[in-house]
Amino acid sequence: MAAVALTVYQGLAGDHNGRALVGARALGARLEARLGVTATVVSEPAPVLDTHWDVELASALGELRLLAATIDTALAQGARPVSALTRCATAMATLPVVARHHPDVCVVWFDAHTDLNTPLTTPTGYLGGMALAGAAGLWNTQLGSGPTISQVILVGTREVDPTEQAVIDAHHIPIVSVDGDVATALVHAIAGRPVYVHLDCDVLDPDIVPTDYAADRGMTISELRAACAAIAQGTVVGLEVAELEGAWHDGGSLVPPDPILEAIEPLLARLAG
Ligand SMILES: NC(=[NH2+])NCCC[C@H](N)C(=O)O
Repeated sequence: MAAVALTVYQGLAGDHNGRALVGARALGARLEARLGVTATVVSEPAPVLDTHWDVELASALGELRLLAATIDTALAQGARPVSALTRCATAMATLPVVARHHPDVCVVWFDAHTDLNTPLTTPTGYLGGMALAGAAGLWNTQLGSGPTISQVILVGTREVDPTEQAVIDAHHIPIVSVDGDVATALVHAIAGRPVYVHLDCDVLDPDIVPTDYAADRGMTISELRAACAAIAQGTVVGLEVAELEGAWHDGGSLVPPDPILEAIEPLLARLAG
């Protein structure tokens, strides 16, 4: 059994377009080479729906359950999961499984957004915007819940809906701003707990890799790499990358995922070691 279990997700998860399916495949191929393992590919591409969260979730539920089962098997075998996912909504499947195997886990959520909306508060109907709230049990995704909100650290957050700000305030969720000393703030907030990393690529400046949402004033690759290196000083139980699109527009040429590989290398070295 390899130390690392690599998963590539190819099912739907509230996608607006098909480009994250391409991005996850490209990243998965590079991770296979880097880690020297063969990826388990979950599901296969289908035309995107690009519709309201409830229709998206009903349609993706079976595929998301397969993803959860794949991560569950990896963790049960003592492996550390590394996953090339598509959309943030996939975290509704992965996080509860990780929290079940690692009840004391701390989830470091790199994302320009907090994804703390619920069916009652979503301003857009976008499933991904409800992902972290669902995993944390603020609404019932039918995929189980975990970790609790007190186990979450937000990093690089800069587009927050008023409804999400209320959740942050009510639960005192720590936010590590990219303006300060990220490494020190992260290590302080993690406080010795084992870490599972969720990386939404829109935490980066929008011109680095293609993502569905573009939020200005993001992290650079070296800032993200430094944050990953700080996390890698402690115990790391797994890593997932989402919202990496494979092209700048439909029909565009493949954009290599090299900047992401460079940023997450400290975590890969730690997970594979
Ligand atoms: N992970 C993301 N890209 N999330 C975008 C969420 C945008 C907005 N807050 C919403 O609820 O729809």
